[in-house]
Amino acid sequence: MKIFDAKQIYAADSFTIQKQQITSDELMERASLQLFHWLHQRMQGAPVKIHLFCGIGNNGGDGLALARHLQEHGYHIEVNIVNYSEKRSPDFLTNLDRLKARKIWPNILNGDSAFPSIGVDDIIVDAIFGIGLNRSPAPWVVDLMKNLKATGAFILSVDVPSGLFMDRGIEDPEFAVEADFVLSFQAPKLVFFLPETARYIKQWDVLDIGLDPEFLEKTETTYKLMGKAEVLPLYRPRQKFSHKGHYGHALILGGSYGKIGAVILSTSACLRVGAGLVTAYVPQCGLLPLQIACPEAMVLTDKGEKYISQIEFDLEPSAVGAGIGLGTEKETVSALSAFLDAQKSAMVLDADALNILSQNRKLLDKIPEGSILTPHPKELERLLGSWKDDFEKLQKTREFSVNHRCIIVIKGAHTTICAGEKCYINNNGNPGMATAGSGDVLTGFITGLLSQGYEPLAAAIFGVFLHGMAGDLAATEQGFEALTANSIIDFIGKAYIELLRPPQTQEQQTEETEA
Ligand SMILES: NC(=O)C1=CN([C@@H]2O[C@H](COP(=O)(O)OP(=O)(O)OC[C@H]3O[C@@H](n4cnc5c(N)ncnc54)[C@H](O)[C@@H]3O)[C@@H](O)[C@H]2O)[C@@H](O)CC1
Ligand SMILES: Nc1ncnc2c1ncn2[C@@H]1O[C@H](COP(=O)(O)OP(=O)(O)O)[C@@H](O)[C@H]1O
Ligand SMILES: [K+]
Repeated sequence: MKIFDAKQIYAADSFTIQKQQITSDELMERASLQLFHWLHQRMQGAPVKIHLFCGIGNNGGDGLALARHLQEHGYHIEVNIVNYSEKRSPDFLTNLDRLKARKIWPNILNGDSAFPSIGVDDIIVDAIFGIGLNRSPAPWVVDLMKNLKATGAFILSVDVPSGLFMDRGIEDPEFAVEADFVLSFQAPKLVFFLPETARYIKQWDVLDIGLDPEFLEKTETTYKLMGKAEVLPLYRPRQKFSHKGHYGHALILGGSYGKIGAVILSTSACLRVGAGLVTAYVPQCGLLPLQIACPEAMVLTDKGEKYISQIEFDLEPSAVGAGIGLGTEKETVSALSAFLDAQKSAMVLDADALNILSQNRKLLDKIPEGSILTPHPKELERLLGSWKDDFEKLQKTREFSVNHRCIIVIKGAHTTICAGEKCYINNNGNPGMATAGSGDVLTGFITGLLSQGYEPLAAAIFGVFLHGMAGDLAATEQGFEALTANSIIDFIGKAYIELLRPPQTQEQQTEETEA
């Protein structure tokens, strides 16, 4: 699913109005009817008080139009206009007149107005600001937002929580509404997926307001939300007459004294995701643990006992994943540097391999083209330097990706894969995966997919998706706390099956629920 920026949304609005020969008021009417149906479906006429807070722009216009539909269907409403500017939009005024024609007189709230009384079981509709927010709200509007939160009532935000900018962080955490639910028109917004802004969007849904599909199709976006539908075409089916050679020989390179487990996790993950052959390259101390833990894998050992000091082997791996548990000893740094000189094809660089690159910046020029770097935010900061907000983080990551012709996987909730100017946001996974070694597992998955012939970008996107899906399936059985990195490996098979399961037809779904 594409994620549009404000400019693109305004362009889509006006293209649609022109192409469908409708007025912006009719487009707003469509939007407000979608809002109404969503609410009506869930409320079924319940006599719950609904307090609508409307700004003076089109977001506010949506709110006024929604108020009209609610009133027409017998809902108990109270309309408040948050009068933060004299510049009223035409569609706002049109909808205000319609309310007045129905004898509905909104409260006009200014800086010195008393805050209306709202019960904790009431519902608040936040239609104060939408995507047109272009500066921080006035202090009295900030106070009003704080009062909304203090009521404890359910807050439904129209299009975007008021106070959130579409393209930058906010000045102060109190300057935006924390919405229980956000109804976004036509597509989700980038702020729904960023660590800094997630607290303002507990849940979200998209309402189709019929923006022109052709326009949306041809509009290139920087960000794309990757769900099952987007990822499924990446899958490479297995042929009957195939042998393990078809699935490559992967090399997992890492480990140091006391951190051999990371290599065991990556190696097991690499086998489970479908690599044909896997060799682990570890210091001497890793030989026995690996041979015992992963009998399917072969092991090559470095001449160093406790950490890698010279990487030499004569096999031609089809994919390499390096860095897990590697440590950053001086000899390991020079060994990795010499290895990168010889390594020409795209590989996975994770954990200490990234830390070594960060500490020895000249090695950055040795990253093989198309390589996949998989930092968590801390490792990313060592690589890029600090950022002021998530938007700058993504900007710097894209720049690094372009400059070093590599793919960056920013791990975390909604792991984001940056490849040049494009970013792919993963939409599964859960906090149970915040557990030791789950990144090692991801390295194994991506390396194993590379080994099977997936292109680097496909391997990164598909690996992250399978990792999150396996994590989700594991969490349904184990909950969050008990989930370990091994759980993710154990559920990768079910993740493939779940991904490849044909979508259930309607009757199958009803049969299942009746059974
Ligand atoms: N164009 C259309 O027909 C449609 C627009 N839609 C709605 O329109 C919204 C965008 O509406 P607008 O562009 O009018 O903008 P908003 O309604 O988001 O903001 C209202 C106006 O307030 C001003 N403003 C921004 N920040 C301010 C601040 N801190 N203090 C005081 N004034 C400030 C701006 O000039 C802005 O135009 C979307 O979020 C969506 O809800 C939807 O109804 C879809 C249809
Ligand atoms: N809250 C979360 N929601 C979803 N996935 C998460 C969350 N926290 C962590 N993860 C995933 O778990 C993995 C953590 O990786 P990492 O920090 O490298 O762990 P380790 O270094 O212990 O292997 C990443 O794939 C990340 O996307
Ligand atoms: K809003």
